[in-house]
Amino acid sequence: MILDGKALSNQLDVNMKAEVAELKATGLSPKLVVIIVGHDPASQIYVHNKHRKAIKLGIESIIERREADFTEAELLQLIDQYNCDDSVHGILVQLPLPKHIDEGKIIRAIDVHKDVDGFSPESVGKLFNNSHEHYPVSCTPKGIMTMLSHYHIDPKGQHAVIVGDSNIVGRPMGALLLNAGATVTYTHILTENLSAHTKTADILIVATGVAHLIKAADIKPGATVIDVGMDRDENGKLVGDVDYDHAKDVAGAITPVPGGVGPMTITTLMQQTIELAKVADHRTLQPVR
Ligand SMILES: Nc1nc(=O)c2c([nH]1)NC[C@@H]1CN(c3ccc(C(=O)N[C@@H](CCC(=O)O)C(=O)O)cc3)C=[N+]21
Repeated sequence: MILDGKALSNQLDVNMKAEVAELKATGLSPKLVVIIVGHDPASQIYVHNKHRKAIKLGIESIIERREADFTEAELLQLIDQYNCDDSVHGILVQLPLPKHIDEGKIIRAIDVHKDVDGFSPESVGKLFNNSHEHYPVSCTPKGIMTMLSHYHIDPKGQHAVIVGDSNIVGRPMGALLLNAGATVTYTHILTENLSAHTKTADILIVATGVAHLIKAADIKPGATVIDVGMDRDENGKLVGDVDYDHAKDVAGAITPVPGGVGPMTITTLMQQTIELAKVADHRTLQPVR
């Protein structure tokens, strides 16, 4: 079975578009600001895709592009401007940032109520505590959970193996799967005998940035394989971290690249923008004591 993230994303758009129209009729217009520093070509594509999707759904979208020499102080000031702007509900600073900027400092500068990526220590803490409050979660792993649920793949009691320990994907992915009742193994760059671990996975999540790291022989027959990779092969073609052409014959379910996880990331970003707009609206409606 192919897990078609593109089709699912387009399907979820229908409801989101209607919801945005309803909110606008009540005077609430969800608005997202994406800040991108520098000219990383991959980041340009992602940011363009986000903008296109927002426009399609009727979500207001502002892209703030800055040169690679934009300073940390200038970026903090730009974030503060949008923190103070009540018409803005979500702020996303595209990662990675140039080396001279401290990512942790930037993430902590974003108002937690506008942290649409769920990268703030507060939101990450809620995720790891399995809090029942509403809070944003990193869009890629959250989108993967939506996809699993849509395809009736229930992680409860399953062995989920994560390859890659990034803050954006691997770590929050493990937390979400744990919260859903999976037994979770984290593997990473220092893991010895990686294949021995991946072969025991009922659900295998691969997010390393190494093209075709995972081969058919590394996969348990019938497993669900989720490929978060966005790599270029020697011909410049977009490929994943999984050798899809051979892996698809072993896996029970697998995501393609492109058209798998990527579109779900963007759809989740839109869902969370709408959610933050609704929460902000409730907050302003609270009677002042
Ligand atoms: N603050 C922040 N939040 C992020 O969510 C974030 C980020 N920084 N930095 C980079 C990663 C990566 N990411 C993707 C978004 C869309 C596609 C996407 O649209 N993929 C398409 C095609 C892409 C192509 O054609 O190159 C697909 O898979 O079908 C991929 C990857 C968001 N990220």
